[in-house]
Amino acid sequence: MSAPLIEIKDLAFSYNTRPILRSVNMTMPRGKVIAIMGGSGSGKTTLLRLIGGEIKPTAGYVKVADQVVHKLSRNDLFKLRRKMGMLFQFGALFTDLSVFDNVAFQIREHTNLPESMIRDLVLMKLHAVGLRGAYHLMPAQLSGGMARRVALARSIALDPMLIMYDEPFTGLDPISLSVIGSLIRRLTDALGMTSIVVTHDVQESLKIVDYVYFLADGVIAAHGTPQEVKDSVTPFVHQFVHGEEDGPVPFHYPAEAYQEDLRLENHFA
Ligand SMILES: Nc1ncnc2c1ncn2[C@@H]1O[C@H](COP(=O)(O)OP(=O)(O)OP(=O)(O)O)[C@@H](O)[C@H]1O
Repeated sequence: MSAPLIEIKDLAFSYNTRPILRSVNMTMPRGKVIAIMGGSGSGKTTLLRLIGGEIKPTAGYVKVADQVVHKLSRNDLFKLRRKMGMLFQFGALFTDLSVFDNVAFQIREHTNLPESMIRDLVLMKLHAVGLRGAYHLMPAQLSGGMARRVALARSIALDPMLIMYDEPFTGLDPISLSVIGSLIRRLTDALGMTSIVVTHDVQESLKIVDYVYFLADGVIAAHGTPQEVKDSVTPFVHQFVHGEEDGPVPFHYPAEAYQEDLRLENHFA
């Protein structure tokens, strides 16, 4: 079996003194689509930022392609990042550039390819997301779903080995949502990439992913294949898959006992 693309070992991270991740362990093989789920504020985006080397762990490490990310020099980190697509504000295109130039931007920035070759590459990437015919449009002329597809074409422009998507399905109508879902799956397979999808959309992601990790209380609380997740009787996983409001992931933000707050009413005055 080939070495995993990503290995995360005893990873911990705090914002100032507030621990967000306590001890996270994960393995992500090449060529797979992996979902990371968890309650709001559980540290999913923080985990993506640690994988991308934007922030450094307080303990443990993330290895990408056998390199410990936080130990890389600036130059090597920059080189590694060129092989990672990060779709954090999914759909955030340059508003004053056409669809074509948005996709070409990365290639022009990072290579010295002649314009004729850039043109072929851009059209190929746009074709892959079904938008070759929209190359001349401006971002303001696109629907939300189309804008995300252009962002996707831009992120695969340099043939990355890894793409990280933060909430790719948010705010989309059901059809655009399944278009984006199946594009993530198809591009991962066709280009031999690995995709990490942070999402709250359990039903859509279970259709397209190979493996799911659930993050809670700073650790991986559960993990499994979509089938294992669907069949799980673990209360935490059950709450997620069935969209129950309350359960191990509480509806209420931690608070003093209600009586205490009532007694302290002067504090709120
Ligand atoms: N730059 C920062 N400085 C301090 N605290 C932060 C910072 N960024 C995030 N946090 C806090 O860290 C915690 C984890 O945030 P993160 O964005 O990783 O969660 P998440 O699981 O992606 O949440 P959501 O699903 O709501 O997007 C949150 O409580 C957040 O308030």
